[in-house]
Amino acid sequence: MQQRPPARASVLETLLLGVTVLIPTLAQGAILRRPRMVRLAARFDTNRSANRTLANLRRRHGAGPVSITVPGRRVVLLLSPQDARHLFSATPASLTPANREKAGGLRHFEPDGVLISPTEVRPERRAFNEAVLDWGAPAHRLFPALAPRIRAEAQALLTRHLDSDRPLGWDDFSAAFWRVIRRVVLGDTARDDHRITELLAALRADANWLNLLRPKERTREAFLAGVRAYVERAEPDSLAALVAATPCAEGAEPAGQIPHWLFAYDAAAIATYSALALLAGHPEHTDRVHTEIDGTEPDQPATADALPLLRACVLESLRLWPTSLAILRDTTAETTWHNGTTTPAGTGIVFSSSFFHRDAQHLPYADEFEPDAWLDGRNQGNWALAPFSHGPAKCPGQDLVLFTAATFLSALLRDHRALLLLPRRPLVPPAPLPHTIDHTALRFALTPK
Ligand code: HEM
Repeated sequence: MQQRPPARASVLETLLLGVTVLIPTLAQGAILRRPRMVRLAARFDTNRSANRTLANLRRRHGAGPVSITVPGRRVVLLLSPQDARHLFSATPASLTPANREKAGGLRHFEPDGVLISPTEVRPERRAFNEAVLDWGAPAHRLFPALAPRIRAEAQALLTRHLDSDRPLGWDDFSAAFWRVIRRVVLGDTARDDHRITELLAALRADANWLNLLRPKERTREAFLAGVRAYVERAEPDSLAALVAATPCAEGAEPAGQIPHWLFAYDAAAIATYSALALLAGHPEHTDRVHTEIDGTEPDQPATADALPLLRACVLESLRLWPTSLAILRDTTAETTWHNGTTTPAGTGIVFSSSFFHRDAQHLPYADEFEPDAWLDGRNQGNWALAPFSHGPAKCPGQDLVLFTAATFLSALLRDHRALLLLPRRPLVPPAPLPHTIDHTALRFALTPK
């Protein structure tokens, strides 16, 4: 059979992709959000424009992949769920997650992270991540020990809010969530170690520039040395202690996996806070969440059995407003897509999460808050919905994230209701939900239920 390349975007289409997809994504900060740019993006709902551009591209060229001309780089955009499935299931065999641009960004703070590791050492690093994060287990072994710590931080946040006459805002929420992240990953003594978060933030800010900046070696070394010190301390009931105690193959770089966990956990704060906004705008779901929480003991770990709906609300927040705007791969061998077109090795492949998650052609509830779709099978087997990716490189932290978010939210909501004070344009039906929100602008009042 003769090989045929994917359809090619015209010059005008390429320009439109640059203006509506690439520039807004990079401007908001792929690795560390830039608050002013996020505010601007939300004001113009840039993800909605990006969605329209990609939908029009599919209308004109069909559902096969579309290649775009970028100087010095072959790049292909995926537009169909079948190709999304191939992207995820053929990873890492012929599609490496260590994509050139992603690696260029993440090497600033996690040079040994599994996600950007060369194929030769990827298996031992993935195995190590799975071992520490209890991948595939019904619940992580640390959940019973972590639940009271997470609840204590949420309750402290609640008390501070109730004792003040100020709305609950992002800065306080994020600070509380970072205390949780540091305690879970590094141990209780890291609770107030703001320096390690700041070092990471400085490196992440550079990572927003991908390959364009050279890593700041001294800052990176200071950050990595800080992480290694926590592994040496191996505080009980922390992931750092499990890292220290878990046997690993040569090349696994145990401590070198932790920077990714700290970085990725930050997205859980955004997803949790946005889920609170969704619940505030959907009182019928809040009532059901309250019933669910009332049916659990405060000490009970927030597993999928205990708080399924609350966890589904967090997944739904990540579907509506994915924290990873795109998932990138590079082909390592010639790849054939569902319409028979082929791309050579060395091609950058883009899966735009914010497009697929809101694809009205395939998802009747694309712009609605529909947490039940995660519970009743409607989203099952849909490879285009990928808040935590799919296949052999799927996020091994998913269950930990949903547990943390649900524990935090259940502590806030057990005796209270969230009222959304800002934004003024409410996130409630029948208006379709915006594709872009500025989570830093959300303000709440928590009132007794
Ligand atoms: C809301 C929070 C999170 C989201 C939305 C998320 C999502 C994702 C996604 C989409 C990927 C695939 C990335 C790609 O293919 O380019 C990924 C990979 C990964 N995530 Fe998460 N993640 C989150 C939090 C976490 C946490 C807290 C941990 C660890 C404690 C973690 C550990 C990992 C690891 C190790 C990988 C790389 C897997 C591999 O390369 O095989 N993630 N995550």
